[in-house]
Order: sequence, then structure tokens, then C-alpha cells
Amino acid sequence: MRPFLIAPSILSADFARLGEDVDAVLKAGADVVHFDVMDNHYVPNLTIGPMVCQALRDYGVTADIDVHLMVKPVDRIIPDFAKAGATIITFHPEASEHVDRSLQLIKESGCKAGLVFNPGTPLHYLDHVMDKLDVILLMSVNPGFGGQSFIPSTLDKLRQVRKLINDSGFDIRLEVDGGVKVDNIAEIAAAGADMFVAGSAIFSQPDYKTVIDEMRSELASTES
Ligand SMILES: O=C(CO)[C@H](O)[C@H](O)COP(=O)(O)O
Repeated sequence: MRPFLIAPSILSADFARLGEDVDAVLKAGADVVHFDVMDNHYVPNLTIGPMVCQALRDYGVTADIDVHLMVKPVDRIIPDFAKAGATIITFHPEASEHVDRSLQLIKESGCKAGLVFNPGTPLHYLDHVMDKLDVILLMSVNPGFGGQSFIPSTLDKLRQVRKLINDSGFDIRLEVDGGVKVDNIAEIAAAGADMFVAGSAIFSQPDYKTVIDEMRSELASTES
């Protein structure tokens, strides 16, 4: 498997000083910035858009930005995020009228593409599009808010998707998002995830480096 990636969700960052907080979490050892976009329509919350992504780039953030679209419709906003500096764009297949078209749009915009599955969303949306995916993101909470508890049935879903990825032969990251903490990250990795979104577990701590180091040491324990 590829190296594990830790992607702090800036949903739990300090929005009043976002650039500094993102800088701090990257300096503390995070790999990727996870950027949650909520529209108060597909999910019951409202967050940030392409202007904020661009602002992070202008501030000097060079790390990959992983844009998780919790919006409906999907396609209209994709080019704006690509222009604003997104590296990866993922969306929920049931929020798109044309899943293949949305994936193509992301690729044509120069970004990596992925599909996101809510805890209750079936995996059949993966049929026929595996060759277009760079990332599969499994939500381990229902989307909309940080600070929720990890839903244990996600572990079985992770094992299923890990097998699908391995059997497909494609180079696809398996990302997990929701309730990821130091004390469950090893179990989640053992189930097949290789990219870990964590919001409250990191940003609620005074020292981001300590918690990221603890996560890495838990992850290292799964490799021995
Ligand atoms: O997409 C999300 C919610 O829809 C968040 O990224 C996710 O919940 C992470 O927050 P936490 O680690 O606090 O659970």
C-alpha cells in the first residue's frame, strides 16, 4: 500500500485566522488540507467556497488541497475550484445527475477525481467508473458536521472497497472521513484506509504536532 496520508479537515480550524491555522497544521506534519464545502441544501450546513481555496493559495499554502463537495448540483462549481487551486475534487454520486460526466469534468479541469459514499450510500456507484477514480472517500459519519462519532459499520465497508481497489489494479486512494482519532486510526488503517481525514481530533488540541505524531505512530504499528 502507498504511504499513509493525514488530512486535517479545516471545518474544525479557526476560520478567523484560517491561513495561520492551516500553516500551523502543515508545519506540524499534516500531508494534505481537507476542505469541506457544504451548501445548506445537500447537507444541513453552510461553509466555504472557491474564494477561500484561492485565499489559502494566495496566503502561500502549497500542500495538496482535497476539496470535498457536499453540494447539489455538482458540476457548476467544479471549474471554479480547479481555478482556485484544488488538487483533488470529490463529490457524492447521488448528488450528480451524470456521475461519469462530473468525473470527466474534474479530470479535464486538471484535478484528481473521487467519489464519496455516505454511511448509507451503496457501493454500486463504483461500477463502470473505477478507471476514472483517483480517490474513494468513505464517510464514517453522516455529512454536515465535525465532531461526530465514527460509525463502526464503516470498517466492513472499508474492507469491501479495499478488495475492490486491489482487484481492479487501479491506483486509487481509500480515504475515510468522520470521527477519526488517535485511538481508532490503527483499526481503520487495518481495514484498508490509506488517507485519514481528522478535524476535531487535531484542531481541538493545543499542540497539533503531538496528535499528528501519535496518529503516525499508531499507523506505523499496523505496518509491523
Ligand atoms: O466532512 C465532514 C463532515 O461532513 C468532516 O470532514 C468530518 O466530519 C471531520 O470532522 P471530525 O474529524 O471532527 O469528525
